[in-house]
Amino acid sequence: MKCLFIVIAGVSERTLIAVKPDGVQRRLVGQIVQRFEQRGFKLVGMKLLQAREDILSQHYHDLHKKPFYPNLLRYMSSGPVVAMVWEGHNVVRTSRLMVGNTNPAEAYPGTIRGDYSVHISRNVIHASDSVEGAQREIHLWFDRRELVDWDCCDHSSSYQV
Ligand SMILES: Nc1ncnc2c1ncn2[C@@H]1O[C@H](COP(=O)(O)OP(=O)(O)OP(=O)(O)O)[C@@H](O)[C@H]1O
Ligand SMILES: Cc1cn([C@H]2C[C@H](O)[C@@H](COP(=O)(O)OP(=O)(O)O)O2)c(=O)[nH]c1=O
Ligand SMILES: [Mg+2]
Repeated sequence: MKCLFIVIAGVSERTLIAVKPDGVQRRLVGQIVQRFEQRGFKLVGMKLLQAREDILSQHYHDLHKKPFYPNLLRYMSSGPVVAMVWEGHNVVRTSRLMVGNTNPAEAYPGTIRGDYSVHISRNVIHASDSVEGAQREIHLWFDRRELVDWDCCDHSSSYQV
């Protein structure tokens, strides 16, 4: 059988995913990582950290006038966060679909928020919402040297047609 493998150009889109303190405390890190691996994305950065207030205030700078902002920062600093950078074709848009609606009450079953959370103030996971936002957030959370470029020979970098 003749097989043609096409390497998709521009697979290097990256996004910032963070398991929030409630997700870490509820031991959901493994299941969340598994979903991204299973989907075919490539992990290029990962760390457990207690987020500093300056990172959180920059991360959520667009929400600083919202009434829930003080509670949001308290929540995000209530325990460690697992910050990750995932890479792959359309990873920003696809990971938002995998994560589900901001409000878990509106999130479909099968999404991470739809499966693991019930309230908007404890919604388990963060995912960048645009390619530009992802670049800004990756730069904010990770030092360049913490990101690892690696090659793989599996289906995520080439597709059989
Ligand atoms: N009405 C609200 N009450 C309490 N917390 C909220 C509310 N709206 C948003 N938040 C919190 O602020 C976070 C950021 O809100 P945003 O609008 O950016 O949602 P999101 O992009 O789905 O979430 P994230 O940026 O964390 O991925 C939400 O994930 C949630 O934790
Ligand atoms: C809009 C909204 C967000 N949040 C919290 C939960 C969100 O995950 C976080 C960031 O909001 P946002 O970036 O709008 O949503 P998402 O997390 O889906 O990107 O702020 C609230 O607590 N109450 C709210 O009304
Ligand atoms: Mg957001």
